[in-house]
Amino acid sequence: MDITGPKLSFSAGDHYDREKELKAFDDSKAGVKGLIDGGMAKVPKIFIRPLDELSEDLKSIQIDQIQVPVIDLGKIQEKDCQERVANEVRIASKEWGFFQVVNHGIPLKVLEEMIDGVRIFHEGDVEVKREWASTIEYIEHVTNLGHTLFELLSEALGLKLDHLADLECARGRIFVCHYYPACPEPELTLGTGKHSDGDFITILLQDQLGGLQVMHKNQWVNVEPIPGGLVVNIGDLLQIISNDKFTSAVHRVLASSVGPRISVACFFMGTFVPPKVYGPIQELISEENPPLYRDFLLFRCLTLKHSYWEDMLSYKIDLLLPNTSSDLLDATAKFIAEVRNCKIMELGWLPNIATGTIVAMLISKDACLQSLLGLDFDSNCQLIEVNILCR
Ligand SMILES: O=C(O)CCC(=O)C(=O)O
Ligand SMILES: [Fe+2]
Repeated sequence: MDITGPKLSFSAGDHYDREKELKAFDDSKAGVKGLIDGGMAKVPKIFIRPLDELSEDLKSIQIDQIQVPVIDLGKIQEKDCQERVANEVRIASKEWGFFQVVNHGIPLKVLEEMIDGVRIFHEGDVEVKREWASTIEYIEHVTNLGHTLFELLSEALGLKLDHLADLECARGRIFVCHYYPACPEPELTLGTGKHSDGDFITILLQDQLGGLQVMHKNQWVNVEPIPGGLVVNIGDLLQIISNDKFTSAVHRVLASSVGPRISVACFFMGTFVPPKVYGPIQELISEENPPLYRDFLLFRCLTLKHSYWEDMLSYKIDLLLPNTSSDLLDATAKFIAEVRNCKIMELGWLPNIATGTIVAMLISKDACLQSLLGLDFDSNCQLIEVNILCR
């Protein structure tokens, strides 16, 4: 690992070539940590948040007294207790889309070793075997906790305990380890920009530094670290199949001058092979509660071409958001294809609940073939954000 960091020159001034600078950053392969290690004292322009966003943040008042719900899983083996906990899960998942769990059965030592492992890995001082052993232990524990949570979530929806597991929601786990170095100008940027997760649920381990915030009733609320606690949040897919009984909340991570901050996210993505149809759960649909979403096909992951997303897995959903005619989408896709001069071999729509927009994916034949063969994508896949849809 190059610990001296990249030697990048980021141009100043209003007119700069963002694409070029993003590419220079990507090509360096050293990440933000590389910049910091290289002595960067100012946040490069590519990471500076738009002025209107910054001023909006300054205007918004921070409500410190409200707290993301904390749910004690300690006694869920006892019958009455399971019902009570499922009720807490139901309220938290609807009103917040976020909760923290304590007494979940994962030893504190396993959590701490996982955080340490990520730090050591990123800092290059790796004793690989030891770290792998603790990582595998962590993965096993989180997988089990996922099963418990899907039972509670099923019960919270008034379904039989194994309903969500039967839909294979607990499958397709992706672990992402985040390392946020200390930032010289934290007020100008973000650790992770606002987004909602595109999975069923996410189980997040964060260290004790803080910085994660969730949007609740139009305010950013801190998700305060609890020693030994884990954060759970509802993703877009669970919002959709629960027919909005649960909420996929928008969240972000602030940058900080104190660091590094470490977190480990486990995304429960569902099953892709073979592609599976998902949609609002039948049992939750009635005349008074009509489906808010169409059924959609969940495909396997694509690695997207966009620079920041190179390592990030996304997925293709044949999903049409409510109140949108498929004719409108098809016409839009054709129009985009014409403008971009690309041929539509496959078309997918990726809803972005955070921004209320959709992303059209126009995928060439080669890319589809690669997907079927289970290979990763590098090119041939274009993503275009389309601002015509709002929920
Ligand atoms: O680092 C964190 O605390 C959260 C990261 C996150 O939101 C994500 O990976 O989706
Ligand atoms: Fe997230």
